[in-house]
Formats: sequence, C-alpha cells, structure tokens
Amino acid sequence: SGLQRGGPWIFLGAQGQGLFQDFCVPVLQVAVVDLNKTVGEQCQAQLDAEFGEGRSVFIQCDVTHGDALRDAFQRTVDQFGRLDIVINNAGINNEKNWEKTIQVNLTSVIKGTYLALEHMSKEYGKQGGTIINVSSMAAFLHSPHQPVYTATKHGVIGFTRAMADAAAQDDYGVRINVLCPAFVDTPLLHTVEEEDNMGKFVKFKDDFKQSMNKFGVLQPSLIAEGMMRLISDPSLNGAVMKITCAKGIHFHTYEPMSA
Ligand SMILES: NC(=O)c1ccc[n+]([C@@H]2O[C@H](COP(=O)([O-])OP(=O)(O)OC[C@H]3O[C@@H](n4cnc5c(N)ncnc54)[C@H](O)[C@@H]3O)[C@@H](O)[C@H]2O)c1
Ligand SMILES: CCCCC[C@H](O)CC\C=C/C=C/C=C/[C@@H](O)[C@@H](O)CCCC(=O)O
Repeated sequence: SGLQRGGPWIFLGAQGQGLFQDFCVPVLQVAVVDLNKTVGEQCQAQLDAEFGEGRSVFIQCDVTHGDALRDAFQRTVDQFGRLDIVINNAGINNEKNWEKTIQVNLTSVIKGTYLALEHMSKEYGKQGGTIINVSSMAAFLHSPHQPVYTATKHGVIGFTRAMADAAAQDDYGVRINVLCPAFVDTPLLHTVEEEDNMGKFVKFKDDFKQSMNKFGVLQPSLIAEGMMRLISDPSLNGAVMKITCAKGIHFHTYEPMSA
C-alpha cells in the first residue's frame, strides 16, 4: 500500500470516530472530506498540530452529490500529486429519511470506490493503492431499531467483497477491504434517542441501550488500529474485519460454497 510511501489519503466522513489522533503515520498527506465544516476544520487543526501545516486539506463536500465528490477526489490529487489510500467512512443513522441513509451509507461508498479506482487502479494507468469501506457489526447482528441502516451495511460488505475479487482477477493493484466495528463512542450513537432520526423505531431505543451495555462500547483508537492493519498488510484483500469488545480485532470467515 501507500503507507510506506506515506502517500496521500482521502478520508470521507471526517468525524470518523475521532480517528486522526490515533493514526501514527510518519509522513502524512490527507484530504479530510466532510459535510460538516466545523468538524472538518477541527480535524484539519488537529492534523496541523500533529504533523505540521500543509500536510492536510479539508474539503467540505456532501458525498451524496456526485459531482462534488468527483471534485473532492480531483482536488486531492491536484494538491498532493497522487492518491494511495481511500477510506469511505461517512455514515448516518436515519430510519425516518431512509432513502438518504441508502444514499450516504451505500451509494456513496460505491461511488467513492469507483472514483478511488479511477485515481489508483492500474486499469487507469495508475500505481495501485488500498481502499477501506466502513460497514458495521450491524451487518451480522440484526436489531429491530435499524432495518435500513442494517441493509446498507450488508450492502457495503457484498459490494466490497465482489469488487475485491474483480480487483484481484483483473490486477488493479488495489486492495479493497471492509471494516465492521461494533458500538463505538461517537456522536452517531446518540442518534438512536431522536425521533427525527429513528421515526417509529425510536420505541426500541431502550433495547438498543441494553445491547450497548451487553456488548460494550469501543474507543475510536481501536478502530484506527484496525484501519492501520488493513492499510499496511499487503495480504489482505476482500477481508471482512470485525472489531468488538469481546474479541477485539478479528476477521469474519465464510464457508466455501459447496456445489
Ligand atoms: N459509532 C458506531 O457505533 C459505529 C459502529 C459501527 C460502524 N459505524 C460506522 O462508522 C462510520 C463513521 O461513523 P461515526 O460513528 O464516526 O459517526 P459520526 O456521526 O461521529 O461521524 C460521521 C461523519 O460523517 C459525516 N457525514 C455524514 N453525512 C455525510 C455526507 N452526506 N457527506 C459527507 N460527510 C457526511 C458527518 O458529518 C460526520 O462527521 C459510519 O459509516 C458508521 O456507520 C459506527
Ligand atoms: C446508532 C447507530 C450506530 C450503529 C451502531 C453499530 O453500527 C451497530 C453495532 C451493532 C452491534 C454490535 C454488536 C457487537 C457484538 C460483539 O461484541 C460480539 O459479541 C459479537 C461477536 C461476533 C463475532 O465476532 O463473530
């Protein structure tokens, strides 16, 4: 991957579980892409403080706006000269406006992956790279309060595994993996309390809290560690990394299909 080269990253969905403090990359160039200006500027200020000015750029962008997303990739490449790592992390939890949830959590991950390939794949004459698509343990443990969120996170896994096969078979030089955290201590967790987000499923909020108590809540630093492993291990392609309090960082295994 580009990690050894300290190559440019694009990180879509900035709040990103407060991840940046926990990435220990010696030479870092990163574009933080987020809808929320305050969050994006805070991330950039953290990066400036940690790594020095000029290594990062904040690009305000709604990932559901196709042209804006394309521009965000182009601006990143214009600024840093190339792209090595893409993390499709932006996600929302909105069962009331569930079409938007599909747009952000699934459609934009697909678009972000295709744009990443345009800038990194050998198919396009580029040098290779690595992509992480963020799913969730919700894809493995169904719960009544998030049917559409759950569907999108299933979709992210299916899309990523199929694309990883395509990348390997057609020699894109790009590894594509998926990361599935359990509950993580970020603002997203609080959205389950809000009728505006959950619609009629808000009545299950106590069940949701019970699940959190049962399974525990992860700190963002462990998610950063998982991402670093996906980025730096050249053997990983099509991997489904799970991160839970009980088992830490581990991988889902699939039974081979019998004929
Ligand atoms: N927090 C958890 O418990 C948890 C668990 C499993 C998976 N996840 C996944 O991790 C990812 C990050 O979530 P988080 O917990 O850091 O949430 P968060 O709400 O703290 O951060 C998500 C970021 O995405 C940005 N974003 C939302 N919609 C956007 C859009 N249309 N365009 C651009 N940016 C947009 C937000 O502004 C925010 O900064 C999501 O995909 C989420 O589904 C979270
Ligand atoms: C409000 C939106 C936030 C979404 C929250 C997450 O996306 C949903 C996380 C859902 C479930 C987490 C379950 C965790 C379980 C584990 O601790 C573990 O016991 C399961 C182990 C299964 C395995 O690893 O094979």
